[in-house]
Amino acid sequence: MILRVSKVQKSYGKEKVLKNISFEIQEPKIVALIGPNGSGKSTLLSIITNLIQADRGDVEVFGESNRNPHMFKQISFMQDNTVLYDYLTGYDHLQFIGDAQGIAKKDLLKTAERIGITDYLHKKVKQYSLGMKQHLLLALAIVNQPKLLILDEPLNGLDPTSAIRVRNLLLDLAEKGTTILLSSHNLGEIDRVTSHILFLKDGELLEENLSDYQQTAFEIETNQPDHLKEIARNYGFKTGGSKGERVAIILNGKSVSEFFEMLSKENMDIRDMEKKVFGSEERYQRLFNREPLL
Ligand SMILES: Nc1ncnc2c1ncn2[C@@H]1O[C@H](COP(=O)(O)OP(=O)(O)OP(=O)(O)O)[C@@H](O)[C@H]1O
Repeated sequence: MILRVSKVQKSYGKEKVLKNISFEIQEPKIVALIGPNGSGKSTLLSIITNLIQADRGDVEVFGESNRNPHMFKQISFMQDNTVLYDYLTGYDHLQFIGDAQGIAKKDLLKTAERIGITDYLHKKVKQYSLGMKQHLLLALAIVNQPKLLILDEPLNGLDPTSAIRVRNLLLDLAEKGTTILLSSHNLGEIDRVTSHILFLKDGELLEENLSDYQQTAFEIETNQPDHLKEIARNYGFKTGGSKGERVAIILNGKSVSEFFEMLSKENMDIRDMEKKVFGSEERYQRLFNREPLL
């Protein structure tokens, strides 16, 4: 057992932020925690890492209570950049962890190199951009080679090149056996690293494996949207919502060539067509904004 969260509750004043949160991670993988601003993601991650206390409930990491001080040898938490000291350098921060956990200087520098922060490692954090701070935080989180890595919005403020680099780093760590629990609003990136999703909604968790319902669809613009929907259903496709003259046809287990055969047989007037893979973004829209699949 890597992580077990049991019946966790947390309120701030009268606001019940977490109502009764339970979930488990049994084997190494990447798990994403998704929810709107203020839904309680940071609160939950801080409870798991014992930085704040739950009102009720328990957390176990590798079979032991998260209150056990030894836990911090196996688990790392990347929080937001308010934990950095402006007047220290990036290297000072790394050295602090190195001294506390007995990590050699060459390994600190290797981590800096891996994250790509060597060029500004000896500058004061005060001079760092948001993205540079994010990189430093990530370096601090992985430098002790944790078995469980918890990341609160690691992609925040990263340019596309850096986001790709971080994505590859996460996939590489996970492949080597690190379990990663991360929160993010970047659902496109989430889909690229995992299909294991925890949606946090109204203080409760909804655990899903997106691959169970991830679907390929074609969004089509036609002057006969209702007719196209009816035909598609007769051929065994599913149809999503429609907006004006655009209709979503979901493959529903059928092949792309079956889809094109239908279009040519039925001689439909198609003005535009776009292939889509419905993933966490569409699921999010449904759950939180109650919008149809288009
Ligand atoms: N120390 C605190 N005192 C009072 N209320 C708090 C405190 N910390 C968080 N909250 C409230 O708890 C709720 C959840 O906040 P939290 O930061 O966990 O959400 P989040 O999902 O991480 O948000 P975001 O996506 O914006 O980072 C919010 O309504 C917030 O105002």
